[in-house]
Amino acid sequence: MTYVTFPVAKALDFVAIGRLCIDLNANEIHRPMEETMTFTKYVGGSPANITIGMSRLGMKTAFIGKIANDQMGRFIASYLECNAIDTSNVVTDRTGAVTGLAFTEIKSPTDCSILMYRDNVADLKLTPDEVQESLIADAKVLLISGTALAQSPSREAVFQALNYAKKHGAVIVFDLDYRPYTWTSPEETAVYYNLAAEKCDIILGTREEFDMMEKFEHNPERDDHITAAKWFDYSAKIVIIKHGKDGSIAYTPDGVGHRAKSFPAKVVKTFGAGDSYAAGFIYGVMQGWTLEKSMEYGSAAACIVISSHSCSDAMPTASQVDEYIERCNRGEITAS
Ligand SMILES: Nc1ncnc2c1ncn2[C@@H]1O[C@H](COP(=O)(O)OP(=O)(O)OP(=O)(O)O)[C@@H](O)[C@H]1O
Ligand SMILES: O=C(O)C[C@@H](O)[C@H](O)C(=O)CO
Repeated sequence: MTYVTFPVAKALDFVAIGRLCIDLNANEIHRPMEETMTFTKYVGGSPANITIGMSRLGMKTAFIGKIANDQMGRFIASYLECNAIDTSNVVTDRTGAVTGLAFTEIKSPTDCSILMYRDNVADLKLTPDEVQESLIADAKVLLISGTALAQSPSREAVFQALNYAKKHGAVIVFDLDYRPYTWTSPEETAVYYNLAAEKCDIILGTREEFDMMEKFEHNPERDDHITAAKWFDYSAKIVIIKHGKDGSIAYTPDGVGHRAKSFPAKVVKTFGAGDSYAAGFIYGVMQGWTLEKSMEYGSAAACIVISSHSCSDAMPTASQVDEYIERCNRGEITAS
């Protein structure tokens, strides 16, 4: 059964809009940040990570965003280009804004956190007139990510991108990607998340992220069916609710909850799971696979990333995902 039909004859498979940042991942793991002395620098930001994932899987990709006019901004642009991502709509800020930094703390495979430095960041300065309509017109999929809705003018830039995607028939994916810093109140967050979600074909988020969106709803049992059903009255065809290592469920307008098996992983850190899962899942549905197979692919891609030190740099190729699934099926990989 096909739930989403992707446009054909478009030059680009996938375009994402939103944040481009730097991850500084602790080298000395299994200790608190206070005792961490060195970090390794990677490109970060959830939509950037997903785009890198899509590109590694062989898709033609582009990014719409804003980088600081500094060494970090140039590092990001060059990393995207090395990963075959079209950066023609990656704009350089001219106001003195800085690159967002995410310092990661890896205390244990289950206890990880991120310390964000995001004052005056370039990615939130993207303006609606900087979003190129032609790029979105050329794309099969537009992915938006919630953090870009946190402030103006980036918020308006995302809504403008949504208008272009609707006009040109791109499938719109919303990764909720809720990060509390940068938002001023839970009410503001819920209002803008809901306004954006109404326009989207595929919505992906964790149970906690959907809880945040339901600030004005009545769902005391936090029932996934109730959460998903609301969106089928708007544009949604697939709503995925993720439950960490317990896996994920994809709901469809016919009332079915599709589940896929998850895989074992030797977990180094938890973050990055959602981004690699999104890349693997979107890649799968774009191949015309069933939701179950696409989710399985996303789960395996997630396992590869959480077993690695980075998020972006660890995004797997298709042959790495295939090999991971085969090794799991042969019982060669067990959970940590
Ligand atoms: N410990 C784990 N072992 C195996 N698979 C996992 C584990 N954690 C996550 N996954 C896989 O990754 C998917 C997405 O994970 P999760 O629900 O943690 O997303 P997320 O909270 O968006 O991730 P992130 O921490 O990157 O924000 C899960 O549905 C599951 O398939
Ligand atoms: O999304 C961020 O700003 C930080 C990420 O790059 C980080 O690697 C992560 O949390 C992935 O989900």
